[in-house]
Amino acid sequence: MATSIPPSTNIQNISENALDDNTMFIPTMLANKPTIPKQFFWPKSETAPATGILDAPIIDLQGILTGDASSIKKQVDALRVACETHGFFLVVNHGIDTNILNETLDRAAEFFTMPLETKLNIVQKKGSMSGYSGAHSERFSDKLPWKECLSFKSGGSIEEFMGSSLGKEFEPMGLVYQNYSEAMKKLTLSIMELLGLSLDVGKDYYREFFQDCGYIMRCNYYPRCPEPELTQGTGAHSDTVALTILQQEEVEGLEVFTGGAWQSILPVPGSLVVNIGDTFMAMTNDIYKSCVHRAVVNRHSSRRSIAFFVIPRGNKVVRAHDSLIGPNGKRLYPDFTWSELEEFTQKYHRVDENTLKCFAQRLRLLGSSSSE
Ligand SMILES: C=C1C[C@]23C[C@@]1(O)CC[C@H]2[C@]1(C)CCC[C@@](C)(C(=O)O)[C@H]1[C@@H]3C(=O)O
Ligand SMILES: O=C(O)CCC(=O)C(=O)O
Ligand SMILES: [Fe+2]
Repeated sequence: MATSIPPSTNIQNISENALDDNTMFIPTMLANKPTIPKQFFWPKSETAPATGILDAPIIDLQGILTGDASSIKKQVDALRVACETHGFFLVVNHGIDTNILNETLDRAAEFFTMPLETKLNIVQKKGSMSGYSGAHSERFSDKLPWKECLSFKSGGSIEEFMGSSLGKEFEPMGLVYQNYSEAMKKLTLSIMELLGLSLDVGKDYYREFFQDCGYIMRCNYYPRCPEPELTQGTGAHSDTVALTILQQEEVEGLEVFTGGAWQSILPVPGSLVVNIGDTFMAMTNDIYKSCVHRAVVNRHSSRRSIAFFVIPRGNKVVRAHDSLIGPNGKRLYPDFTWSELEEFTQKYHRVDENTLKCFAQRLRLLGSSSSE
């Protein structure tokens, strides 16, 4: 198990009331200025525009829902190709009521356009994955993302969390986010069945492993930006989680780095974007890819996305199925738990495109030092 190591200097400790230290930057309050603060600048090497459009496969879940074997086989084959190359696919006929999808986007817009003091009443506190964040400026001091987030980590009632933090009148908004999360968890298990079939470990293998999974549900709000070419909505990274199910509104912004270029994933009405995360990549011993992606912003329109991050129960051992270890028998990652990886991302390493590699190196280092 990873022991605590002095945190690096690149993540400031979250001060109790970050606004007092003037360390918070709120993009909705900066959207109508002529320029953006330098804290939002990203290196030119990271802001090159996309040069193409990803032809992400559309996986039709109708078959899973009706048990149609021939349709399932077709989807499973398409899924395997996508996950072996870039780890992104769209799902349609996912069974989630359009009203739940739209209502969640609308409630998110309502929250982010509220007065700052309301948003700060639910500001994400040190050590918590739930609450409001303004450009993560309470955590980072440079390369700030041009976005605001409202996140909820599983383990409690979102309705109660909203009510107790913001007042009873916010309970209905919390209930909308809670219903959305419950629907997404159900969808997660259907996708896990297809992933199990696609890796020949059986329909139930990942479904059972993730039956008691946790989640982090996150509303992203990207206001329009006066200088979009200088910043990032969400910088290049791979998701450290097992799987991400993303609802994006019909405004372009999501891009994947694959085939040596940044490629847009265009919004397809009625579909959800799904991507393999680092944790699931480790569970396949790199057979399936957790791809680097980002969200860019523009000067004309705000953009919302709702990310549902699927995480294993905190103390469950993450380890690739034996049948997925190649003939050389080499396991690419030490066993780990989500709790260890989450702590690494929140205390020691700002998530980027190298998180899992750095995390695995640290585990091996600690493993070797603890065995001395
Ligand atoms: C464990 C996590 C860290 C981030 C949330 C997540 O649950 C999965 C995705 C991660 C993140 C969104 C990747 C981009 C950078 C990041 C700092 C962000 O922009 O929010 C990441 C999240 C984090 O809070 O560290
Ligand atoms: O907003 C988006 O389109 C992507 C956001 C993202 O990648 C994330 O929150 O991990
Ligand atoms: Fe992501």
